[in-house]
Amino acid sequence: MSMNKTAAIEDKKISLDKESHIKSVQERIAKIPISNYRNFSIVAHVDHGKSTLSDRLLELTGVIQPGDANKQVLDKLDVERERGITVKAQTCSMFYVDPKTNEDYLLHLVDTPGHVDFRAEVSRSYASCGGALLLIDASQGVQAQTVANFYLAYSMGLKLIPVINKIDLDAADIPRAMDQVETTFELPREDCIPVSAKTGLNIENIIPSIIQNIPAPSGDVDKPLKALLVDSWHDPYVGVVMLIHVVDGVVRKGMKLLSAHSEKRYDVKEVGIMYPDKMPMDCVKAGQVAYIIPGMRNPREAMIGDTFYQYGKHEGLEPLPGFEEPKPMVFVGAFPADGGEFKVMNDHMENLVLNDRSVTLEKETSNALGLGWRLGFLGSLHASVFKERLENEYGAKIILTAPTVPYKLVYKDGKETIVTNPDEFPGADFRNHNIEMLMEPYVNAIMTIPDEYIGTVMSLCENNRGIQKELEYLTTGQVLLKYEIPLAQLVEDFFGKLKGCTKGYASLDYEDSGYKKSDIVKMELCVNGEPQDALTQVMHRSQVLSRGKEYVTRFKEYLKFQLFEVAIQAKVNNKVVARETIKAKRKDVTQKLHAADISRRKKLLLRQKEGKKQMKASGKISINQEAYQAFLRRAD
Ligand SMILES: Nc1nc2c(ncn2[C@@H]2O[C@H](COP(=O)(O)OP(=O)(O)OP(=O)(O)O)[C@@H](O)[C@H]2O)c(=O)[nH]1
Repeated sequence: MSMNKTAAIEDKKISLDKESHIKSVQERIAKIPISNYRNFSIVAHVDHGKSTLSDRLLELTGVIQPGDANKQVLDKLDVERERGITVKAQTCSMFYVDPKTNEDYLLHLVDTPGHVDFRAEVSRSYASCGGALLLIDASQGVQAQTVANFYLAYSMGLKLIPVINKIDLDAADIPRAMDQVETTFELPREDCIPVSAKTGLNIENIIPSIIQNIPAPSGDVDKPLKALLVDSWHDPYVGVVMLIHVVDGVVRKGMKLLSAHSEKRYDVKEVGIMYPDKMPMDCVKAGQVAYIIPGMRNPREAMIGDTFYQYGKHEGLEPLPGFEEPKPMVFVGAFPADGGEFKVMNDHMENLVLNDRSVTLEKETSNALGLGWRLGFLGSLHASVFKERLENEYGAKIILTAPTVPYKLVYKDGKETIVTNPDEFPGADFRNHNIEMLMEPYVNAIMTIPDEYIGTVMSLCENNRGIQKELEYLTTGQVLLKYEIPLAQLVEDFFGKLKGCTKGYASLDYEDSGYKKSDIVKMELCVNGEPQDALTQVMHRSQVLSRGKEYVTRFKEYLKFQLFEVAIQAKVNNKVVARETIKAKRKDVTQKLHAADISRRKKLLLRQKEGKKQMKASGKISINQEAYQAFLRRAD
């Protein structure tokens, strides 16, 4: 037999094996009643072992084989891997036969993004679950993110099972972690399951506890379809994939769906379970967490929290609760260093954003930097992950402005507007605007720190205009601090400073706490009287003098060589608050050359001319793009 024929027979065998495998999975699911479904997530602080534990559970239930190649199948995105954080939610189905009763169970692990920037997404994942494992690193104990995610899960009525991880470590302190579970979360210490996700120790005790303690979903297969959109992603082969929780009814291949939010219609091109990758099924039904390929062109139409009905059977149905429009809270301006590259970069930028529905993108024009974009992010972590991605991809080719937050202007007639670009904030013309009040967004920052740093952290918070809300001793040595802090302060690397002043021991999480009245002003950086719009910042009045001084001094550093005298001024409402001057200086590139060396002299002069061409005219003087770049890099 020829090699080709053998390969073809082999291929056919594999596809038949695959088909019969799918069929057996389908038959197995059909026999499991909804009362034997369990949907759960894992609530944890970053690095406490969520991905490792997920892998162990998938191994235990035979979804993946033990071995390094399969490690952390749930953390799929590269950036996530690099930064060791989970940004995108992924999920997986598992089967489990209870050894005591021989009953078969269908479990859905719904992975959630760990960070509160994605709170709306996290809350939709929780909404599809009856409970969660509350995972705590035995060597670190309860941390800020454990607390913040616990509150969210608890407020949504999830049944929580405390799991103490990393008990194999010498530094593990199981009794301390149990004390914290009891005092901070008011959960009985007897419920704690001590495990090592790394070695697999005691992992077998987790699923029996899930079955016993987490309630089954309460949907009804016979009711008209209602499905909650939990997550979505773009697959290069099949387009948009939506992860849904079927609350009531059934989803079949070929069905017509209707979005409650947009009223758009879609055809179910494929439906199935994540096991651990997509496995197509004839149908999925109430209680299941499954995927759908809806033939959706624009990934942005998949809005987390949206409800899908069966088209034609949707009359009189109410959408599921909890839908929230994604609300960008941190904005960054991006400009090509070479204006000529805008067109090429624009296509690329639009593609990047298309695949990340939580980023908003608008075109923007700056006097100083030309055509560019204004990007909106859900929070500061989200912004910094994306900024890093852009910097890795474009390097010196892109100039990113300092991150800013949305400010609210309340007018005397009661109208309100949100300003997301500092340059559009009212400045010297403030009085003409009929403004009643200015407001800025605040967050509740939750921090956990060793108690020896209380004083340092409290002064850090106060220097960042924070208002203390709570101070609680978690156990000996660990303190939970809550401060209300302006989001603008948080995006200025507050976390970095917090880590810095606690030798890396602090952890931080935060939640939105709305807009508050604030005495904020716009500060412009002017070069020979010309405002550099891309460097304009909005800030609290108390920061004007120190910031103004710092800005002009730093900008001067980057503008060292100038052919004219240059005045660098920081202005607030047309009043100069700080000033630096650069004396005129001619750089003679030929001075070191011998007079007779004519060709070399010409070459140098030509090079100088080209250098000048690269500079961008701003007012009467030339500012090299690198000056902006260097200034803005350090401003982060
Ligand atoms: N010694 C020990 N190390 C563990 C255990 N579980 C996880 N780790 C290690 O802890 C680190 C973080 O584990 P991950 O599973 O990536 O943590 P995670 O919570 O998923 O992190 P994010 O995805 O960033 O939220 C890794 O280096 C793991 O190998 C454990 O039981 N014992």
